Amino acid sequence: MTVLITGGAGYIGGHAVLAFLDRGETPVVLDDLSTGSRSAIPSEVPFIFGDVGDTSLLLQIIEAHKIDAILHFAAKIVVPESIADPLAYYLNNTAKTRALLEAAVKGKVRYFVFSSTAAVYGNPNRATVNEETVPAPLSPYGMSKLMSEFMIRDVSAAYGQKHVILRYFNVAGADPKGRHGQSTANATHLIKVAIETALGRRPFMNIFGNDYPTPDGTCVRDYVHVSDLAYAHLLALDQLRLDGVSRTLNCGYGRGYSVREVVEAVRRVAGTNFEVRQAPRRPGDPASIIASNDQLVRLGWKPELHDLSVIVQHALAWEKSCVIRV
Ligand SMILES: O=c1ccn([C@@H]2O[C@H](COP(=O)(O)OP(=O)(O)O[C@H]3O[C@H](CO)[C@@H](O)[C@H](O)[C@H]3O)[C@@H](O)[C@H]2O)c(=O)[nH]1
Repeated sequence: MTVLITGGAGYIGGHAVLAFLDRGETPVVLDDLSTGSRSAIPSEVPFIFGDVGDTSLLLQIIEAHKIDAILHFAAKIVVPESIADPLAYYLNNTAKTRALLEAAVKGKVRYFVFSSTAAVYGNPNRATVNEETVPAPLSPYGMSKLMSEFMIRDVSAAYGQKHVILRYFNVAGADPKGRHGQSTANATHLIKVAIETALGRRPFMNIFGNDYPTPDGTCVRDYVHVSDLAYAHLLALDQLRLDGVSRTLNCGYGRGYSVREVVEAVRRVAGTNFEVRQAPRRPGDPASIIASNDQLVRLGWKPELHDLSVIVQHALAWEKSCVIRV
């Protein structure tokens, strides 16, 4: 049984690679290195440079490595970018997932684990969302992932493949042992941007919107540590292999922090008071989105890194180490 990880040179996929290695399994990685880095992949891991939309390449990989499960991380993930360039998102996240599914079906891959997102829920009018909450994406990014979810369910129903769809909330942090973290190029995510500002790599940062219907007027998100998330994939795949039941699972901690609270946490952990400017709302941002994670917890998920200070500490340590690497 070998696992193929698409996007394994990237941020979340790279942490999944480490999670497998840490329990003595060696996955195979496929990545086009468009955002990921070759150096992120440990040398013992077989690496194939290529495109997830290349069905014939995928078939060769499936056969050569006897792949029984695909974990599909490779995707574009920036909400505002998806609004500016939706076709890139429907190609990369939707059309290429279809091509990958075709290869998986032809290659008789039994299990498919998909990186979906809380962005499928849009702007839910409730404190927390569970997996039955009706999806209503606000952005092409969320829609591109939701369309893939529909394809995956249809493929399972028609061809007998089994799947897990993991809907990630806001992923942040870095490997506690310092082996991997978020890449430095063109960061847009809040914790990453705040840390770069704290380290003086940006002169200031913006808070997008202060008139949302939230306690302090800034957006609320459920920040989940990337290593806890990586572990959720192993758990979900183990369960899938055990009982063959396809599932859709929220992956968040069930508690939210506002943008201001995150900025304060970064100031506290970094010990510096960087400049923050108020900016207009960013298109596509829901006011508040927090997971109900009962289903994942029932499967046995025991997150250990849920403290926001720990998430920031690990992200900060990674960011500092990146300068040493350059
Ligand atoms: O410099 C910044 C960056 C972000 N924000 C705000 O911080 C919040 C979080 O933004 P960000 O970190 O960019 O994440 P989201 O746009 O919420 O989306 C993330 O969270 C989704 C799940 O909800 C994931 O699936 C996506 O991949 C990921 O981009 C939002 O209110 C942003 O407006 C700022 O105020 N200033």
